[in-house]
Amino acid sequence: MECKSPPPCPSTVTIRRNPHRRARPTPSSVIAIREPISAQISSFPIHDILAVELPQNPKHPNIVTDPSPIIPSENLKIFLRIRPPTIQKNNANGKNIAEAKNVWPKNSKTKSDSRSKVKRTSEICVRVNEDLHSVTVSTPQSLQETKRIKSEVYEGFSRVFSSEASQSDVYEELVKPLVDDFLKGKCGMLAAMGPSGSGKTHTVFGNARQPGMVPLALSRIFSENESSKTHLSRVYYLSMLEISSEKGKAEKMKDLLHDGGDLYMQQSVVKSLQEVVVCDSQQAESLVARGMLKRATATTNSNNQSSRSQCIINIRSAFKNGDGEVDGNATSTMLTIVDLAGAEREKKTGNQGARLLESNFINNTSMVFSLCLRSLLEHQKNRNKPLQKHYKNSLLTKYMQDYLEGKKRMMLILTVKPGIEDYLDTSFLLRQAAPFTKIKFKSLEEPVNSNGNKRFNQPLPRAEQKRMKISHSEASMIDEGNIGKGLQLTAQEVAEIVVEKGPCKNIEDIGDENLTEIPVLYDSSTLLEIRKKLPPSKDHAKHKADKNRQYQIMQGLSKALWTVLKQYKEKLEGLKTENLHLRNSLTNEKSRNLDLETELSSEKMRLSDLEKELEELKAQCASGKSLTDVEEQEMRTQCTCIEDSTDVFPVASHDVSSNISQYEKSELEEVNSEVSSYYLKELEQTENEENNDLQVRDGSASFGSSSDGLKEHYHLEPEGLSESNGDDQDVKGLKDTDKEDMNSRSEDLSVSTDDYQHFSCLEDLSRVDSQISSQSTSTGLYTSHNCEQDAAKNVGDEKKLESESETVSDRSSLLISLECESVNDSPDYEDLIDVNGNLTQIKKGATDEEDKVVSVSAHSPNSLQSSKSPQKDDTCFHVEEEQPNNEEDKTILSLCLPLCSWGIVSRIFFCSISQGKGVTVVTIYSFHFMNTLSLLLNIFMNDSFERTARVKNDDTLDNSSLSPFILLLYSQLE
Ligand SMILES: Nc1ncnc2c1ncn2[C@@H]1O[C@H](COP(=O)(O)OP(=O)(O)OP(=O)(O)O)[C@@H](O)[C@H]1O
Repeated sequence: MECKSPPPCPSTVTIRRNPHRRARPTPSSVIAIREPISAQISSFPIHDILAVELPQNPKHPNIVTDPSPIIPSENLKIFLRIRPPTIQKNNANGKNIAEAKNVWPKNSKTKSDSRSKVKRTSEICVRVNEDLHSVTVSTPQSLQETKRIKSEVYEGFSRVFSSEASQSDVYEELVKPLVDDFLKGKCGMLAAMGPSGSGKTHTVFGNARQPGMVPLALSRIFSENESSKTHLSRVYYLSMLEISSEKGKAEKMKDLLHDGGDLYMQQSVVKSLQEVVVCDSQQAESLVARGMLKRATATTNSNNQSSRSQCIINIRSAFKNGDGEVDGNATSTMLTIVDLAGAEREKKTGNQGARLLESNFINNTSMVFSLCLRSLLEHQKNRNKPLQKHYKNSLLTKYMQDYLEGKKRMMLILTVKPGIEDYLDTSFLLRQAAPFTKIKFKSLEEPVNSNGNKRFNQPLPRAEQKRMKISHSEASMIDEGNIGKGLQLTAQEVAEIVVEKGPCKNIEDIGDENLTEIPVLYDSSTLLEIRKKLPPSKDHAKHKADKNRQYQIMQGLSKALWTVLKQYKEKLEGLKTENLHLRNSLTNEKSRNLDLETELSSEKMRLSDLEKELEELKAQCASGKSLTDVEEQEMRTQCTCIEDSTDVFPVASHDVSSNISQYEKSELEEVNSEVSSYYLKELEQTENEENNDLQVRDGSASFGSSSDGLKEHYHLEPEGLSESNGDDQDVKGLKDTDKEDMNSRSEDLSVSTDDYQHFSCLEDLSRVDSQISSQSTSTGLYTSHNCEQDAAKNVGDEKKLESESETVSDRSSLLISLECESVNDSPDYEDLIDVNGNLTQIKKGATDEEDKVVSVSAHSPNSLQSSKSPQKDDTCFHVEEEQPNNEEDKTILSLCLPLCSWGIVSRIFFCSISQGKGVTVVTIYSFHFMNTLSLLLNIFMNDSFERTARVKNDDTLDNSSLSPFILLLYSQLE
């Protein structure tokens, strides 16, 4: 065998991969014996080791049994075969044509150019070292700067076959020992792996001129069988299947020797796979050839007939006698040869569509295969590391579970292409597979009667048919060397990949963000499942604790808010109920207010009527007419009506009216009787005088003048008298005193009547005013000012209205207005306004000393100086006479009159009459009264009014200047 060593290159850096290690001596003597053997396995041809004479099984002479109970361990044998850089093919003329495969893009000139062939030959990157167990891979010039290395040495291989090695060389070195073991009852498997077009299929199957390992093994098996015929001959079964991708989405298993349905696997056992009993090598080879025709192949840029599936060939041997198979599968032995599909680089192959999907599937299977071996290696290096079950990720590895877990012996043959353009594929494969040479199989010697065929003819559960997702991105990642991604890996596998490639040093440190770094073909649900399977990371646990704390806080907050909202809701309901009650009460108050307004309007009408009647009565009093019986009767009727209507003061008004009525009756009867008697007397006297003498005419004339003056002064002329005294001489007999007495009595009667009416009006006003004041806050519609204006409108005199609006302010306004009116209307007085703006009326033509001066002033200047109506109870009115008060007044009468409203004393009138020298002062105080405290407050706040009248004692009271009420008091004084 020709081995070419690489040319010396001083500038290159050579890295030795998998350097030889000396086996460490163990204290155990037993182990010490076996250690050298196992350590030398990789150094010596396997057939040398297996050629050791072993005692035969006495029961089954063809079954080799190990006499020693100690089973020697054995390293995984890995062989390396370098494909020739050029392939000689026969053309149609039978001439050999050198074809440079795996050159992409293909250049037709290079095929025929011998110079380029020489050049290509020199541009190889893999060279076999002299020890035949290692190779040196030279880094292409273009990649040296990137890789920073110029060559790498991969060693530890059982044997490295150069490109000149023939199929027989490989068989003798590799398969023959395996076949011999098979014939001795040992199961074994050979798997060929390598990049596409590297010669796997060529090595396994070969061609007619260069038969591969399968035909050579079959030939060897059947030739041996012929030579060792015994009574218990062997029976060989042949089965052939392929595992391919179904449209790039799932894996499927297909029986290549029978045209049936797809196979399926259950518990790592292929079900429905049919075996063909083969009797000789030709039959077996024919079957294999037919199966190869059914195998999925395609033309790619790397290979004209590239295998697109994993092909598995099983040769099972069983002992039989003349009746049939002995012990069934119990004594069968299995030899398995696997032709793996070659890994492909997408950038190189340029696969698209279905080819790309197939390429992804192939690459995935190769990577799972590598993961299984790597996990086994790490597990054997460190027993603390668990053996990962990567085999579940593909049907091929699942089928090869026992081999990938080190339970059965397995050998690998790696095929590489030596070209410099294949550097990446070659270096990747060697870097990946070279460490596997340290894998040891400690259970190599399985019992011969083990069920080597137990994997066959068993159904495959559909649950096991995991679909392998292959995508374009996955293939890209494979091209970038991202092994393990995009596969249906377990959580632990993913975690290992993350630890290996990511920043996390431990699996416990893996967070969700690390999982998102491997999104290839893993959707969120899958990642979530992986997350659940992974141990909780520190950050994740902290995050979870924070979330739980936030959740508890939010829960407490929501409970508190709920309680507060509940309380507010209850309060709101209570307020709604209260609001409803208030609305109902408001409605009732409105209706009541409406009634009161109606009543107020009626009262105002009545007040207007009363004012008119009062005016009429006043006019009658002023004209001096005596009351006739009819008028008396009308007045009584009115009083009765007023009495009836003034239900506000039922007790007081009734008493007063009854008293006045009785008083009027008695007085009227008395006056009438006196007038009648006096008239009769006078008539008799006059008749007597006329009859006697007419000489006393002068005296009667003076009497007449006196009578005229009386009439002129009092404006009183009883109709009875005037009618009866149609002649002036008839009334001369009346004495002035009698006349005055009569007039005064008549006036008293009229005044009493007026006063009664005033009092009644006062009461009405008080009642109305009190009602208004009590309702003003709720209605605000009526005020005393409105009431006064309405009263003034009814009078119809603007001048009077102004005067009244200025002077009348409260329930006694009517009285005061009468005084002012009488003063204003009197032609004998003229208005004077002093410096303080007080209105003063002075009798015309009178001197200050002689004449009575009646001044009208107010304590509050707003009452009179402004044209506005005075406020209620804001006016302090004085009717006083400008007389020097040199002497102290002497109170001769104090009268307290309570004014009741609704049975409650609301106002107190306090009348004081004091008499000094020459002056009589009548003062009326008015107080609001609710209780003693309010009375004191009224006094303190000056919320009261007083009226004072000062009259000379020697003067006769003027009806037109003083109010009838004062006259009444004055009459009481008299
Ligand atoms: N050692 C060899 N000697 C001569 N020819 C070889 C050798 N190895 C491979 N070939 C040829 O190279 C070509 C590709 O080989 P082969 O098909 O076996 O590759 P492969 O690894 O199986 O590719 P794929 O994985 O795509 O199936 C074939 O024509 C084969 O005859």
